[in-house]
Amino acid sequence: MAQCPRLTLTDLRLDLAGKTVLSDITLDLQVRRLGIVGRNGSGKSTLARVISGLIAPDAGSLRLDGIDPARDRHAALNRIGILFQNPDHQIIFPTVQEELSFGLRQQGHGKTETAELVRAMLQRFSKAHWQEAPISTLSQGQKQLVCLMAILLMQPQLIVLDEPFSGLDLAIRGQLMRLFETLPQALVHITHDPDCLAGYDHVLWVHEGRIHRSGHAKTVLPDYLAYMNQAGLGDDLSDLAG
Ligand SMILES: Nc1ncnc2c1ncn2[C@@H]1O[C@H](COP(=O)(O)OP(=O)(O)OP(=O)(O)O)[C@@H](O)[C@H]1O
Repeated sequence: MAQCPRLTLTDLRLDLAGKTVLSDITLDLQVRRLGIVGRNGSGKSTLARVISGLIAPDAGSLRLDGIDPARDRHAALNRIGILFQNPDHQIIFPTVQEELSFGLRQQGHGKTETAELVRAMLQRFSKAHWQEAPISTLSQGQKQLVCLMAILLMQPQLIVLDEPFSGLDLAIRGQLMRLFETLPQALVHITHDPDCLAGYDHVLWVHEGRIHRSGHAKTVLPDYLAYMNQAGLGDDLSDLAG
C-alpha cells in the first residue's frame, strides 16, 4: 500500500471576485480516504482546486508532504490528479490517444514509452479499441473513464475527485466506486452522496466556506444527514449560497 501523503492547511483563506469563499481552514491529516461534504455553494469545489494547487490561497498555507502545490507546479503534476465533475472541462485533445499521452509527455516520458503505457492502460480497462477514437464519439461516462485513465497513468499519490459521478448511470457509478475502492492512491472525494463515503477515514463538512465538522465518517455523516434532512423540509431556496 502506498504511503498516504500528509495534507496540512494552516489558517487558509481564499477570496474570489472580492468575496471570501474559504476561511479559517486548518487541517493536518494523513488519511487514505478523505470525504468532503457540504451544501451547494459551501466551497467544496473551491477547496478541491486549492488542494490540487490550481488556485493559490490569499492567506495561510497549504502543503502536501511539505510541497506547496500552487507554487511548485511540477511537483504537483507528479503528485496530484484531479477528476472534475464534467469531463468536458478536463479533456483538451481530440483523440483518446492524445489525451492519455499528454500528461505522460509532460512528466518527461519519451514517445515510445508513452505509447506503450497508454496501450497498457487501455488494455487494463478492456478499451484497446478506443485508442484512435475521437473523444467526441464517447458518452459522458466513457469520457469520465478516459479522464480517470489519464490521471492513473501519471501515478499521482493523491487523487481529488470532485463529484465524479454526476451524470453517470447507476451501473457505471457502481463500477467506478468499486474501482476507486481498489486504488492504492489517497483519495479526496467531494460528493453530495454520503453513501459514497461510508467507511472513509475522515470526512470534512464544509459550511459557508469554513470547516463545520471534521472527523471519522461514522461520526460526521449521521449529523450531516440529519442537518440536510431538516434543511430539506424548508421551502425557502433563498438560502442557496451565492
Ligand atoms: N470563479 C469564481 N468567482 C467568484 N465566485 C466564485 C467562483 N467560483 C466559486 N465561487 C463562489 O464560491 C462559493 C463556493 O463555490 P463552490 O463551487 O466551491 O461550492 P460547492 O460547495 O462546490 O458547490 P456545489 O455543491 O453547488 O458544486 C459560491 O458562493 C460560488 O458562487
